Amino acid sequence: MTDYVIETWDLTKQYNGKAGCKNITLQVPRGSVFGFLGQNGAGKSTFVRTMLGLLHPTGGKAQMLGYPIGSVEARKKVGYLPELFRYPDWLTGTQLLEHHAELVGLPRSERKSVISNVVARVGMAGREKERIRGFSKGMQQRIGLACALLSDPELIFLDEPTSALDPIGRKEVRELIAELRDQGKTIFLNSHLLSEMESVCDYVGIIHRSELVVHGEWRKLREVAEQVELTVDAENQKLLEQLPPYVLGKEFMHNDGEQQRWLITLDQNKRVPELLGALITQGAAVHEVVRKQQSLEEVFLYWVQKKEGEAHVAHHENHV
Ligand SMILES: Nc1ncnc2c1ncn2[C@@H]1O[C@H](COP(=O)(O)OP(=O)(O)OP(=O)(O)O)[C@@H](O)[C@H]1O
Repeated sequence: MTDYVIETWDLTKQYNGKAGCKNITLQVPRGSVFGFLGQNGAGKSTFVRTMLGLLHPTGGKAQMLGYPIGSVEARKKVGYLPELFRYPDWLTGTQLLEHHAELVGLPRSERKSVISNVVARVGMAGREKERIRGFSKGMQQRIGLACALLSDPELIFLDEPTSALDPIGRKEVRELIAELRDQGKTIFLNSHLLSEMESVCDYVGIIHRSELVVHGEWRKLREVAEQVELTVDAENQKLLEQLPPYVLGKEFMHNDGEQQRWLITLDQNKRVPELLGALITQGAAVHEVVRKQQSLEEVFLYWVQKKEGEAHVAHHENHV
């Protein structure tokens, strides 16, 4: 049986009956990185804040680490990096971490070593004694991440953890996330930076206009379209005009005079040998076939557009 660290059933938090997040039912397995993706205002932060007990749900229920949300037990082993954080800027990094260490009840005798450990992990060693006032946004994000890790949490919510970081900082945070996962921690990651998340997520949930559109294993979700890039002799173009019915689409990509590259969409992956057989039998010279991997952005757009299409149909049906 899968051990779920987060389980929600129709979890809803709306503001005066509007926006927020609505009927979210999902599961997050232990030891995974779950990417919660959605456009600005889709409802990601509302969901996380509701899970953490900072907002009271208006419907449904949920549990974290086996405890109902809102309970002290549920929050004890959870770390959180909020999206819009503002720390008292007259404090130094170390002083901020000491305050947080006190809040999470870290024994005094352990504080020094735990603080220097988290400071090193977020790449702030040597800068922690400076005042937050002088920190760049990226440094503030790093010190926030250090605060979230202080209690050695089992589950860590990161709300847009890389939004203020430069490309190197982003890579470091991705590596830190992977390292935490390898230690058995579960990471729930809110983001709209899709290309960022692609390499680090095991599971993905897509939220659009407050509702969960799809969620599941990223590896499986990316199989939304079976596409191959096919390179043939330019003089074979005629053969591509009449393709078998399992070819759902073809899109011209490139022509170098002698060869042409096409993007072919199939109804299923197993069709590739069949298609090649058919083309070669007709005398086509096939130079290259490359299976196309869908990017997270493509998968995201696919599901969001599908949802928009359904909403449009539902809206239309309501008006006829
Ligand atoms: N306190 C509030 N009162 C009223 N509406 C709110 C409140 N907080 C959020 N909303 C609305 O709920 C919706 C979801 O907001 P939320 O901040 O959860 O989205 P998000 O996906 O985290 O967005 P972003 O990526 O921009 O942070 C938005 O339409 C927002 O305007």
